[in-house]
Amino acid sequence: MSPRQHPLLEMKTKNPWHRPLIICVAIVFAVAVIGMVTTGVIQNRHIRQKYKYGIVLDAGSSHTSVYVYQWPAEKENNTGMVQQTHVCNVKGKGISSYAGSPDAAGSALGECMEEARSKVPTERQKETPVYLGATAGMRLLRMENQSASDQVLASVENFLKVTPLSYQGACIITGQEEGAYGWITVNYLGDNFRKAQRTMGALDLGGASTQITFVSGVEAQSPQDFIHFRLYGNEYHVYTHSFLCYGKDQALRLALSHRLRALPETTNSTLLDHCFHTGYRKQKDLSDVYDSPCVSKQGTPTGTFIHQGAGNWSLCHQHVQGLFNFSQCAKRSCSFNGVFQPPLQGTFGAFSAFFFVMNFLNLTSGSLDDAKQRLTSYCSTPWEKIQKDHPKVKEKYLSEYCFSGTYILTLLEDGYNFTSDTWKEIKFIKKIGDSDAGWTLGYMLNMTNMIPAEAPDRPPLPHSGYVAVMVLLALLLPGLLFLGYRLFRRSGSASRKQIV
Ligand SMILES: O=c1[nH]cnc2c1ncn2[C@@H]1O[C@H](COP(=O)(O)OP(=O)(O)O)[C@@H](O)[C@H]1O
Ligand SMILES: [Ca+2]
Repeated sequence: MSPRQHPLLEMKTKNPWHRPLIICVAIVFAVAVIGMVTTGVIQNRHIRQKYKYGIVLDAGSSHTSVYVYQWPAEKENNTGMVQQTHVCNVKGKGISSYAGSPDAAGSALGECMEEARSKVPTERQKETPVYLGATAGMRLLRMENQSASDQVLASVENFLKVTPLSYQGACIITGQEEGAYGWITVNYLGDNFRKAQRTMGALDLGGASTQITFVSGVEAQSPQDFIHFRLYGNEYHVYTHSFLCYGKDQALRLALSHRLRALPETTNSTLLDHCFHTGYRKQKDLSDVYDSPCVSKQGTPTGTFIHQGAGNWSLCHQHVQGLFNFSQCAKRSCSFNGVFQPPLQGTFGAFSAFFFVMNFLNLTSGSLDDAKQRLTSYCSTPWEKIQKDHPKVKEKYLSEYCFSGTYILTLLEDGYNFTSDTWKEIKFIKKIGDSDAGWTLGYMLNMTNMIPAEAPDRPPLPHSGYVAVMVLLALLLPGLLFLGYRLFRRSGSASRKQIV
C-alpha cells in the first residue's frame, strides 16, 4: 500500500509543522538575529564616536604649546580614557617675553588656536573647555613686574575669550600644582590609579623651574611640601617641591653670572667656559645673563662679553655643583638649598627638558657612570665637529647640550640624591601612549573633575564584552531552536515509521 493511501499518514503530513510555517519561523529568526547584531554594532559604534574635547595651553617660560585632548563622552570617569590628539607649538618665545608689548601676547596664540579648534568638531566647540596655565616664566615676571604680568595675562585672556570655544580662565599655576599635575598625568596614563598599583614619581625640567614629585611614606616635615589625594578610592601622600630658578635656562644664567663676577669689569672681556665646546666663541650681551630675578646683580650691568668654550666636563661639573648649596639642612634630609626631601621611593618618569637633553645625548639608557663618561667625551668634542654632525639642530640648543647634560646629571645625583644604584629607576620619557608627559593633562583632569575620589561603580562587563555576549547568544538561540526542531522531527518520523 502506498503511503498516500494510509489514512493515519494523511493526517500526519497535514500537521501544523508544515514547510511554509517553518520557513516563516526561520525568516523571523533570521531577521531577529540580524536586528540584534546590527543594533549591537550600531550601539557600540555610536558610543565610540561620541567624543568630548578639552584644550590646555602650557604657557612655559621658553614657549607656549597648545594641547588638544579627547575622551569618549560616556566614559569620562574611566581612567586611561583621555588622550592627547594634537599639539601645536606657538611660534616665538613664551608669553613672559611679551612684558614690553603685552598686547601682542594674545594674538601670538592665533595660529595654534585655529589649528586646535579645527581638531574639534564644530558642534562640540561651544562646550569645549579651554584653560591656559602659565608656569615659571610668568612667576618670575610677576616677581619682577606685577603690572606687566597682569597685562600679559589680560592680553591672552582677551584673545581666548572671543574664540568659539568655552574659555575657562588663564592663570599662573604654582610650582606645587605644576609638580602635582605632572605626577597625576604620568600615573593616569600608566593606569596606576585605577589598578591601585605602585605610582611613578615625576621629574619635570623646564627653562625656569624644575619639579620633583613622588609618593612618600615619610611623615610630613614641612607640610607645604606634601599633598594629599584620594583618587579612585585610594589615598596618596605625595611629596612635591618646585625649585624656581633651577630650570635649565635660568641655571645657565646663574652659572654665567658666577663666572662673570670673576672677570675684570672691562667691556668685551672673555669668559672661558668649560661647559661649552672648544672653538665656540660668541659675543653676548650682559643683559642676556643678568636680566632675571634669579641672578643677583649690583646695578644694571650693560655691555657685552665674549663667551668662549673650553670643553672640559669635570671642570664644568665642578662649576655646576657650585650652583647648589648642599651645606645647610635643618631638616632630617634635604635635596639642596636647605629644602626638605624625604628618601627617594620607587621609579620616576623624567620628562620635558630632562628627556629632550638626555635623548639628544643618547643617555636615556645605561648607567650613571656611562653617562658621565659619554658626556666627558661629548663636551670635549670641538664645536666645529658638533655643528658638522648636527646641521639641523638649532644652534642655541646645540651649543648648550654639554651644559644642560652636566646640569641634569648634577641636579639628579647631587641635588635629588639619585645614586649609581637608583639611577636605573629614572625613565626618561616624552610620551605615554599618544599623550605627552607634562602637567597639562593632569590639570585638565582636575579642572573637569575627571578623576573621582571613589572608584566609580562599573557594570560587570565592559561595553564591548556585553555586545559580544549578546551577539553570541543571539546566534546560538536560533541554532538551538533549529536543533530542537530537527530532533522533534526525527522523533516524529520515527514514530510514523513505527506506525507504518
Ligand atoms: O629640543 C629641545 N632641546 C633642548 N631643549 C629643549 C628642546 N625643546 C624644548 N627645550 C627646553 O625645554 C625647556 C622647556 O621649559 P618651559 O618653557 O616649559 O619652561 P618652564 O616649565 O620652566 O616654564 C626649555 O628650557 C626649552 O629650551
Ligand atoms: Ca614646562
